[in-house]
Amino acid sequence: MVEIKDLYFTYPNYQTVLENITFSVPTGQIVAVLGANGAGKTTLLKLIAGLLVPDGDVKVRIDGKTPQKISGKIAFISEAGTYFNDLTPKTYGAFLQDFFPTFDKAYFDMLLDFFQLQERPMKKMSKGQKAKVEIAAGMAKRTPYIIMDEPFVGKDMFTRQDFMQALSGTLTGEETIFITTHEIREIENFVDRVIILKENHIAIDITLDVLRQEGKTIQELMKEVIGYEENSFYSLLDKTEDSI
Ligand SMILES: Nc1ncnc2c1ncn2[C@@H]1O[C@H](COP(=O)(O)OP(=O)(O)OP(=O)(O)O)[C@@H](O)[C@H]1O
Repeated sequence: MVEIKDLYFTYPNYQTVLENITFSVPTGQIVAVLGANGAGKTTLLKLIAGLLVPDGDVKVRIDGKTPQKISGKIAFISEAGTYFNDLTPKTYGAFLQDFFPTFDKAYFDMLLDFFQLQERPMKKMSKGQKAKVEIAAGMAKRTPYIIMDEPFVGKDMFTRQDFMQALSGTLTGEETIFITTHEIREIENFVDRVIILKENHIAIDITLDVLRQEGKTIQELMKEVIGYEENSFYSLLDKTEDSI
């Protein structure tokens, strides 16, 4: 279980990014953290992963401990890509296997095949290909907590949709997952709960069951809460798809 209470965060010499954030997430729940650019999504995910430390006392508890204390149980998957540019995907996998006791090499190899990644140094790969290696590496750590920051960046639509299917099919159901993305369509059938950040606060925290009872989609909720769709990439995308 993840528990966050009265969380505040300010970057040094910068205005407050998060204020009064309180929520808890039971084991096995998949949570989308959404919001406009700069709303604080990545910051919140980094705080949960223990990569940033909140202002004041301990405000994030995972299974009763600080994220730093249980860092081996958390996989943080981001668009940033790999730091091991000289390695090929398979040598990177061998390295991770030595490093992480829970690393599932067969699952890693399966994901590399799925993403059709060639065996070449990662410095020679595109941004999207490197991000795919990082997704495979992060997932194959088989950690109970998975934190995905914009996992779809640099991936084409076909890969995004297939990846969500592969992901759904290979999770055990015990993983607690946080995902932030602007690709709302991809997560509509994947997440259990949506938390929308706006003006440093949680604007809404709602389960998909309740949202569906209200007869709404996540896209409609985003439009309602932060007026997302008007300027959205998706309205452009829809027009582009229609014209293909
Ligand atoms: N290292 C940093 N130092 C100072 N300010 C930062 C730093 N990282 C982020 N910020 C600021 O904190 C705010 C929240 O950033 P964050 O990256 O968490 O937003 P986000 O919701 O993930 O945005 P996006 O959708 O654009 O990725 C922004 O105003 C950003 O400029």
